[in-house]
Amino acid sequence: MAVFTELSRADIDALLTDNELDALVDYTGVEEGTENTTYLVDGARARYVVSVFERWVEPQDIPFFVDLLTRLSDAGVPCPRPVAGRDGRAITSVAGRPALVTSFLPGRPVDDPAPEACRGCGRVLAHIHRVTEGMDSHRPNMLSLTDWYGLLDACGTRLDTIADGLHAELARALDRIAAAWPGDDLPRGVIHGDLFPDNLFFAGAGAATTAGPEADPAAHPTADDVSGVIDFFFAAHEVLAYDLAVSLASWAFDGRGRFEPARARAMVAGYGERRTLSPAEAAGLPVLTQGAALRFTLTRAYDWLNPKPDARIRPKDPLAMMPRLRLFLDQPRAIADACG
Ligand SMILES: Nc1ncnc2c1ncn2[C@@H]1O[C@H](COP(=O)(O)OP(=O)(O)OP(=O)(O)O)[C@@H](O)[C@H]1O
Ligand SMILES: N[C@@H](CCO)C(=O)O
Repeated sequence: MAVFTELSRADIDALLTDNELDALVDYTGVEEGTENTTYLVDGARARYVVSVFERWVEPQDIPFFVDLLTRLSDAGVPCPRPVAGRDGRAITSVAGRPALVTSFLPGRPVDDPAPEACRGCGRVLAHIHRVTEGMDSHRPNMLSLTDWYGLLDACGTRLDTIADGLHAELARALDRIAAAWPGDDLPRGVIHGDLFPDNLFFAGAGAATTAGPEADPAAHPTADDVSGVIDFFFAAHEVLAYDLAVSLASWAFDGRGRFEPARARAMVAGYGERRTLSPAEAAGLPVLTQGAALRFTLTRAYDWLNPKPDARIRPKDPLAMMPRLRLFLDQPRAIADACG
């Protein structure tokens, strides 16, 4: 369970009543997630999501998230809307901890996203990039290429306890990626930074896990069925095309981890429906996807080697992205062809 900070019934009750929001009916700690503590809270009038920030997010970042989510919601991006307290401002602490209270979004993620779902993901990313153009609030990316060196050093040769030779392989990959990084030449803006399949909801999705895909066409939602995009807590200023690379690295593979060019093509096409990818951005995607696969391998390995005591959490497999990293490094044409 992703519960690092336990909130009591009295804490949640105080949150709702002190802010004259609602009457508490029930609340529960959420299983999914690895970074923050998440509680779902049922009030008599509405359902709320309480995110208590644990790491990677500093309290001074919270106004950025409030501005971002408000701006996106106002522009029709189906993202969590910050909930205001009694003073009319977004609620940014719960039980004395830095936190955010937001609206609950309907829908479910898809486990094995077909090209249509990938198209929906690309579209949402481009929508976010367009809507945040010119946004005043700024947040530097704490997990940019230069920070990957720090993560590699912090993990050190303990990486070899995860897999033989992992440290040397990641160090080689990082040097190669850094030498080819196209970052300085590409448009920058606000990225989501973590748009994996578990962070995009589709209306009607999820039926596949209970009834089988044949039984319910809603198990294969279309791009129009996107009902929610969550988990903006890695959002920051970065190269925009890197955001697409993160989603390509996490969506364009089948259930057995095989690269699916049709998914990659659909995602890039969906992106193009809302924002034109420049030739330089398209040309940069092969290296950006290498970087994305490396970034998530490093953060997962760091979390694996530095578990938080007492947390109810399922850590993510640090090796799951390695075959993807190797594929992106060995066959850069795989991504280039998807953009062509
Ligand atoms: N606004 C929302 N509406 C509905 N469910 C939500 C919402 N926000 C979070 N959740 C639920 O809580 C879970 C954890 O939330 P979130 O992804 O923000 O946590 P996290 O620890 O930052 O996760 P990650 O490991 O993906 O970074 C989600 O997978 C989802 O099931
Ligand atoms: N989406 C991330 C977890 C949050 O950063 C991962 O799968 O490693």
